[in-house]
Amino acid sequence: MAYAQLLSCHFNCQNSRLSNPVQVASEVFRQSRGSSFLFRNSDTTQKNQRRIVMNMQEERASKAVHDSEMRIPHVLTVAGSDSGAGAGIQADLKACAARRVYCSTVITAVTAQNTAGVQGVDIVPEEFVAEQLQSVLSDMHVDVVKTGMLPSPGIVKVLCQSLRKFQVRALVVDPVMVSTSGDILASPSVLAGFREELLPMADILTPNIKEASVLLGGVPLKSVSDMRSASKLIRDMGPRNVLVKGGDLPDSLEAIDVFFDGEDFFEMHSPRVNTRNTHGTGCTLASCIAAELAKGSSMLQAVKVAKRYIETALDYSRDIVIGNGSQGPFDHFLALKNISQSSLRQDRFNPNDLLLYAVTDSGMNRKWGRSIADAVTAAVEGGATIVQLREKEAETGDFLDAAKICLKICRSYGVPLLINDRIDVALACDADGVHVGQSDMPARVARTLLGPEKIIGVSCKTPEQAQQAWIDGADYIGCGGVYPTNTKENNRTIGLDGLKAVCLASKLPVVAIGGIASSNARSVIEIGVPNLKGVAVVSALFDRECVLTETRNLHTLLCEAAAALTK
Ligand SMILES: Nc1ncnc2c1ncn2[C@@H]1O[C@H](COP(=O)(O)OP(=O)(O)O)[C@@H](O)[C@H]1O
Ligand SMILES: Cc1ncc(COP(=O)(O)O)c(N)n1
Repeated sequence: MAYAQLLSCHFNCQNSRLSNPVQVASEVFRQSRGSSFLFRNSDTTQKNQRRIVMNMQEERASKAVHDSEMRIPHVLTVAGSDSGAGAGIQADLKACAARRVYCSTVITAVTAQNTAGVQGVDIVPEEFVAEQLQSVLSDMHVDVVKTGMLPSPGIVKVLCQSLRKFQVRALVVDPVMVSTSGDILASPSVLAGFREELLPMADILTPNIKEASVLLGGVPLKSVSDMRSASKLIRDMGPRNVLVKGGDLPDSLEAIDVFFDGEDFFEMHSPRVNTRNTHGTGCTLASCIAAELAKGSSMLQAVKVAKRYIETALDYSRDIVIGNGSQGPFDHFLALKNISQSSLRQDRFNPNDLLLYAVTDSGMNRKWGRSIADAVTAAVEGGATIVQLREKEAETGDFLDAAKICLKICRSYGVPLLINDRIDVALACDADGVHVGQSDMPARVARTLLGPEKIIGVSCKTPEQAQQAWIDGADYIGCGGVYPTNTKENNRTIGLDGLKAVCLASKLPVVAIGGIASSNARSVIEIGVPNLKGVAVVSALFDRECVLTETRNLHTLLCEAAAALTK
């Protein structure tokens, strides 16, 4: 369909359904903050007051920048909202967050959009775009501005005015005109503003094949060689660098982008990922370039990192299904597939899971000629309520393979699986959590790496360590060695008195460990401290001929001992 025809089909900004979004927003703010809040459509006094507030904000912003020790890289995206959150502002926010850069937003349009296409566009009045720009740029130290959908010439104009008023380190322009679905997102009349004002200010322009063709007056681009010629001609319009994106290049086994910096051409190749989930790749690529520039990268390095990020994210998300249309979004955080698996376990952590805590030992399983999978299957079948893989001698690859198999087994029994010490293995297999010792990865760092929902246990011998574990965000304490044991050399035993002291000082549930077996488990439980939730055992289960029988017997004993306490 011709550009002009598409325009009349889809571009319904004049028939705006949000009759005056500014008034609506103003009313919401007035109600939530009290009627004295300064806002739009105000009289002269209010305008003056607003100017004073803005001046104060500007002063505060520059003071904050000078005072601050830790500068946070900051990208401002000036773009349209995509209700389906695959592209536009939403993609920009996700891309910057994934690349660990702060992102503020100036919204130029609100689109009703999903995986089938764009059903409606409502343009934000240019005065209000100007006001959003003023709010952000006058207060927050923005390193890089990235632009996406700029639907009207007036919006291009106010943006250029703001960019002249507030200096930023770099300007990334993604000349969004047509969505992947073929819907028009900017009036052709913006082209004049692009050519005259915006492009000469841009540090990089990132057109896709269709947009490069529109910028060049309709010349078709059919090959990498056409993309090279286009990048050169487009650079003559003013941007310091040009990246012509080849996601839509027909008949190509690779996704090839052409970068031109005025002197050299660089072809960025990546395998073409066979997926419908490419909605928002262009917005994401430009945001990622902006994020890398905000961190201080050179332009070429920023483009290379951005291209690699897109390739990884597309590959990870190739088979996710969101929406029924032909243009699906991808997963910027490479996390959605993991979440849908781990949500099979409803509760994050139930302290009663500590009742019979089975800790594996590869040496013992080898001695008795069984695989770790067989050992874990027998333990959970016999009643183990939580399992920890403790494979001190295993190679990383073997450990990960074992962890994946054991995770499947444990999930099928609804039993959590923790990994001893190896946060990387826990992350790689999406285990339920980790157990760390005092000289392993600190619990606080483990929590940062694993996120809020994973289970973290910490080995503690003293009340002080127990208090620290709570401060660090642990979920439970493994306390011992209670009795002497062969599984840990040079491990000081603390006895039942030491165990009791830790339990009484701890805000967390405790599991006792060290030399515990059927012969002494009852006396451990009988110390009768409410937060002592169970016992962790190694040899008493795995250094025996039949893991299943041993686990069953110990489970019965523990249930009886716990029940006797509540009588
Ligand atoms: N199927 C794909 N496989 C790998 N990379 C892709 C694929 N589709 C697009 N890309 C890459 O995503 C980025 C955005 O390209 P493109 O889809 O052409 O932009 P736009 O989203 O603006 O149309 C480019 O780096 C391009 O090479
Ligand atoms: C608000 C908004 N901005 C940009 C795009 C382009 O993204 P895509 O080319 O993936 O459709 C879009 N569809 N919507």
